[in-house]
Amino acid sequence: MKLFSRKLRYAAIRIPLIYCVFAVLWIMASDQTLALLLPEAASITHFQTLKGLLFILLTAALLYHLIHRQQLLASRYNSLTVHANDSILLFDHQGKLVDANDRALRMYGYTRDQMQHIHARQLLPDAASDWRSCFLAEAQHNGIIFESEHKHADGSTFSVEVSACLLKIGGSDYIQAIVRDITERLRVVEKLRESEQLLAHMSAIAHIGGWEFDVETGIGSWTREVAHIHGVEFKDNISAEFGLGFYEAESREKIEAAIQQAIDHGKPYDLELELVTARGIRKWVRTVCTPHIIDGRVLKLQGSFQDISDRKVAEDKMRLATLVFENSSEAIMVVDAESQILSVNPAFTEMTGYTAQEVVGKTPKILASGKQDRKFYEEMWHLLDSNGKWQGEVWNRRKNGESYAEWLTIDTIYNEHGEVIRRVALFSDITKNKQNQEVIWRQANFDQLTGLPNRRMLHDRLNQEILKADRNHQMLAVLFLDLDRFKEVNDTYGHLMGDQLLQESAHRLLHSVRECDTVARLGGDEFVVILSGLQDKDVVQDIAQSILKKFDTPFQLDNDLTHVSVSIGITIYPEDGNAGEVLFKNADQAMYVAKNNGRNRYSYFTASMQAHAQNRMRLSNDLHLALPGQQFELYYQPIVELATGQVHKAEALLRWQHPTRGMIPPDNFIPLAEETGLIVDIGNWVFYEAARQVKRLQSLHHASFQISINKSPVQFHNETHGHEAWISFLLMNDLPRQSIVVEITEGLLMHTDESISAQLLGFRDAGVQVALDDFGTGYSSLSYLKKFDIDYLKIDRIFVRNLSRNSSDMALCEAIVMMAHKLDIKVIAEGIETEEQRELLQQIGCDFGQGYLFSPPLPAPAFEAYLRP
Ligand SMILES: Nc1nc2c(ncn2[C@@H]2O[C@@H]3COP(=O)(O)O[C@H]4[C@@H](O)[C@H](n5cnc6c(=O)[nH]c(N)nc65)O[C@@H]4COP(=O)(O)O[C@H]3[C@H]2O)c(=O)[nH]1
Repeated sequence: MKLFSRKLRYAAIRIPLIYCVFAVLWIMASDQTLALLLPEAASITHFQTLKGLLFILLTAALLYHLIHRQQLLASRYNSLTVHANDSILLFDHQGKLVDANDRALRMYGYTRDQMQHIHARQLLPDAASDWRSCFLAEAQHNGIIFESEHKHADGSTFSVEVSACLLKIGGSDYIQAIVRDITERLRVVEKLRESEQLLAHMSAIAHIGGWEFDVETGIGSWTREVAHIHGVEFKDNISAEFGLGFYEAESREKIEAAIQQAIDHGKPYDLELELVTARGIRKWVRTVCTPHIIDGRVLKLQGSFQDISDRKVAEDKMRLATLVFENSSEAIMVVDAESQILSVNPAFTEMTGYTAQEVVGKTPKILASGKQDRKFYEEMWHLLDSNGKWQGEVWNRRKNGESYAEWLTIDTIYNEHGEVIRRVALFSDITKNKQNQEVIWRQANFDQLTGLPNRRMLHDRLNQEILKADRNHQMLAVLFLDLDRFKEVNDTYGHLMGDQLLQESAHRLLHSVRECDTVARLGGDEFVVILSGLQDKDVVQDIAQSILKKFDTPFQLDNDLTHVSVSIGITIYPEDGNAGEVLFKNADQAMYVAKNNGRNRYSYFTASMQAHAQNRMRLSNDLHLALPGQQFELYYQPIVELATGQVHKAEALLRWQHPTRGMIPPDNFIPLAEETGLIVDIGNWVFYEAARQVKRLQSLHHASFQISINKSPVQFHNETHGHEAWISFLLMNDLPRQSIVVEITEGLLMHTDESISAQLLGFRDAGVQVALDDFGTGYSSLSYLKKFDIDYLKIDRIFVRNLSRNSSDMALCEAIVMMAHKLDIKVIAEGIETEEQRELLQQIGCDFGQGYLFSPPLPAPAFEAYLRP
């Protein structure tokens, strides 16, 4: 362009100059030459004309040559601007458009005529204020290239690249701007940038990047993602050593060997390795390498690099899941949404007998046992459909036809649209457990000997029956039964026969009641019958009578026939009580009434019994306050040496001075104290009080005075080391061990266990004497008397009461005394009320006597007065 413009610029000077030079040379040279060649003037004139014509011819040819050359130049210049792909615009120094090529007209959308009147400002967006800077910075003489925004004739804008420079033409300044529409280019650049961004984004998502290593220079590079995977800042160049530094020995060895193979033999590699990032995190990566070979030489290594830690974790999980599936002891079955079996594990085969081949493609119905009804499965599917889970017990059938119980857990797997794709069923064989549970349940709820419901089951049944009775507005009856004289049978015939009797009794009871009734065994010889759904109370009496009748028939025990009757206590719900416990108590009380009324009968619970029960309850509450309220007092009854009449012994007898009811005898509250356990504290109080009193009597009356105290079996059971405390107390208070005699009952000796034996022997070893109370009423064995070194036998007052010469009681008492003396045991007779009784007892050698004949039990001061001579 510069070349052309310069040629055009100088053409106007050069052509006239050439013409002038030629014309001057012609005039001077042609006239001289003509003068030399033509001496005659006439011929010169003729030749002058010819010379002038030749001059015109030559100058015309010269002019043609020069103008033609100039036209050629101008057309070449024109074609350059007209056909240029870029818009070429020429502005004068005021910004008025001077010239523009066709491309500019097309690009801006103006006609040539419109273009002639255009100012540079009109080609710029409205916001552009400085037209000059948008086409050219004034200071730039050598041209400048920049990007800008221009405006079409229709007002729309487009992006342009402007190459502009200042021109001086004919002494004036012009601005030439070559403008290129770069809208498309910018679009492509933007697209490229977007796709690069997308690639980087995808790289980051897939944790994949690329790397390159120049074998010649030993310098490598990696993408941002690869740097990110290594936990380092991105930089352009990295060394091989830097890249390898992230691997531990084993992995590093592998990758170095692979790289060496790739460099030496052009062998590609694909490795999965573990690296430790710059932040100390372990990652699994996959690096793939393709050597770049030119002329047989490996110049570069290129490859991809991916973080596959997530995949590895997933693979590990999958491996673990497979292991669990294969080795689980629970059977696993996977079905699709249509309940077709997809896979089963070995435990499934072991449990059901079906192999995978036999069940895959079939539905779980193949296992159905028919033991669950339609409703069961409907409920199961309802739950599965609503929350995807179900758990429960199912009876299924093995391939060999055997039914088995399984504990089944079903879980549902959904796809991303929430549609069911799989269901996984886990189950374990619980047949054995169920059988064991059944056994345990039976043991817990049924009496082993008779197979009847036990106490626990009875309570459940009674509560259920009460609810049922309430619902149906009916009544029910509770019958408390106790076999009469069962103990005697047991002792006489032995436990085996006793058991047989109980079994037969259960059998008879079951046959005396209706199907809907309950017969239960409470333990020992006690049974309870619940008669439910009663509209009419008379039926109770009928059934009670029917039971009594059933027991009329003697029991066959071995070769003997024996009669055992039954006493029945009856209570009615809701008349007599509204809770199970109350009904049991009522029936129990009524049964005692039946017993007391002569056995082999039934008795209804009555209001007076209820009053008695309530009285007992109140008494029991008051008893708790008696000890802290100092309401107890010890009375003392002298024990007289029959041969001499001397009194060196006494029995301490407890009295309860109730604040409102007055004096309450021990028979009324000792059983209550035993039931509530209060007897332990009360018994200790008796001991300390008696000990205090005996010390006093020893100093006041006789040095070897002795006081007996009663010790209840409950005390022995509840306070296994109580005797030690008593013995220490005697020691600490300088009381001889014989100061206190412990009176025990025959019942205690009959049911001794290790602890009771230890306590009794403990008393014996310490020198505390023991007396056996109420002797003759129980079943004491002589061997016990010897074993526990009993010191005194107390003959019960029922034998003393009817004592007369030659009476059977006389013989019995005599026998007791003789036997006791043989065992070196002294005998005390209780309840001596008459002189005759005293005399007879003395005659048979009875050692001591106690009774109203000598004195009733007295308060301590009165007793002290009694002792005074
Ligand atoms: N009919 C009649 N009765 C006579 C005669 N002489 C004495 N008695 C009574 O016979 C009972 C003798 O006491 P027990 O057999 O040990 O029988 C005692 C004993 O088993 C128990 N008991 C009394 N005090 C205590 C105690 O501190 N602890 C324990 N665990 N039981 C006690 O209460 C039972 C009754 O005691 P008590 O009512 O004091 O009744 C006393 C006494 O008052 C008599 O000639 N004729």
